[in-house]
Amino acid sequence: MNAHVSPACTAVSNVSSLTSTYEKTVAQPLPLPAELRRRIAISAPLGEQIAQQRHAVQRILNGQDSRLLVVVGPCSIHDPDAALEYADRLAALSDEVSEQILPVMRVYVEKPRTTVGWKGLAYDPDLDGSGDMSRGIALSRELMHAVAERGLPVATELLQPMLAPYLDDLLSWVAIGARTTESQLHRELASDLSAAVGFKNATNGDVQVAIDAMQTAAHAHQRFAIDNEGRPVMQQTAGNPHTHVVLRGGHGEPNYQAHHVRSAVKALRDAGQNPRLMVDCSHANARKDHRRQSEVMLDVLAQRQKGDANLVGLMLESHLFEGKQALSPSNMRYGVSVTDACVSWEATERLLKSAAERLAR
Ligand SMILES: O=C[C@H](O)[C@H](O)COP(=O)(O)O
Ligand SMILES: C=C(OP(=O)(O)O)C(=O)O
Repeated sequence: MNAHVSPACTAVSNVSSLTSTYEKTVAQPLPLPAELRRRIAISAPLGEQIAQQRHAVQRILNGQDSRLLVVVGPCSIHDPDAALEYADRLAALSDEVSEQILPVMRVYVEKPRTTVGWKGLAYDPDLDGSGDMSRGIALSRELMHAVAERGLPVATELLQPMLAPYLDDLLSWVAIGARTTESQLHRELASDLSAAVGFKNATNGDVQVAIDAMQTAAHAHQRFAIDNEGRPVMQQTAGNPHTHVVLRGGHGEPNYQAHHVRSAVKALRDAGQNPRLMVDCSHANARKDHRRQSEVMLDVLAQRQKGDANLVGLMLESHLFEGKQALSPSNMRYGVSVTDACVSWEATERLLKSAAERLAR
């Protein structure tokens, strides 16, 4: 403490340091989950479709359906029109490959950042830092609803647990990302979901944290949550038995090759967990080079054809056009990623069709 400060001054500065964050900052009211769920409602037939799609994903993860689960789509959604064009194309392709592959579309509206950067459609739909979350959350739900209406199962990464009640009824598969797999809050959230959850290995390549996450999520928990009416509640979760590991590589090093898969499967078995895995062809597995995603995919398909039935899923980052671009609200190229670089639609179509042919042999 500064020896020249009088006791009276000390008292004043202590009082001002006690001011709560909530009194100091600007707050924008957001719609309640119930309002959005009413406005963008799921019809009975759509609800039935989503229930069947969740079940189909879970059957693959349990080894009861030999199709390959492929979570595919843009790294992030920044333009709902381009996302819907992508969804139309994927829905048509999905019909062509459906005997061998179950495609699930990535509709990622939240992005976890390594340091700082654009955090996704739900946070900043105008892409200019204005942070209109009220519009962003509504747009995110509308988009997921429209993708589901096209007959596609919807996948997303759930990052902010408070966003889940706005979106979770539309989801058939959920990722907990590499930066949050070790977080107790995300494990509790996963234990509360009806959709299957893939836990990514950590960014440093540690797979054990994802296995621990599966064990935690399988348990029932009491968690802090908000209900549909926006009230804080103690939510009793049921525990989620439909979880699995996603190998995404770490610290720039891949972990999709046969010896990595063998060691992940052994660790899962030793922990008494489901040994079936998904390989993320992007991120550190592609050494952050989108063109390498096809190499990863081909290697995984070859391992599967040699008899590794534990490899049940793949993830691909793909958009209408190849590569990525910087965010600049005035000069954007249509259908190009603004986060990680993606493979083009043509490449995606080629990869999925050739995978279906190989799996049919
Ligand atoms: O999938 C997307 C990114 O890899 C992840 O959000 C981290 O992105 P950043 O390192 O560009 O912040
Ligand atoms: C952020 C992602 O992946 P990871 O958590 O593996 O970095 C992602 O798949 O968009």
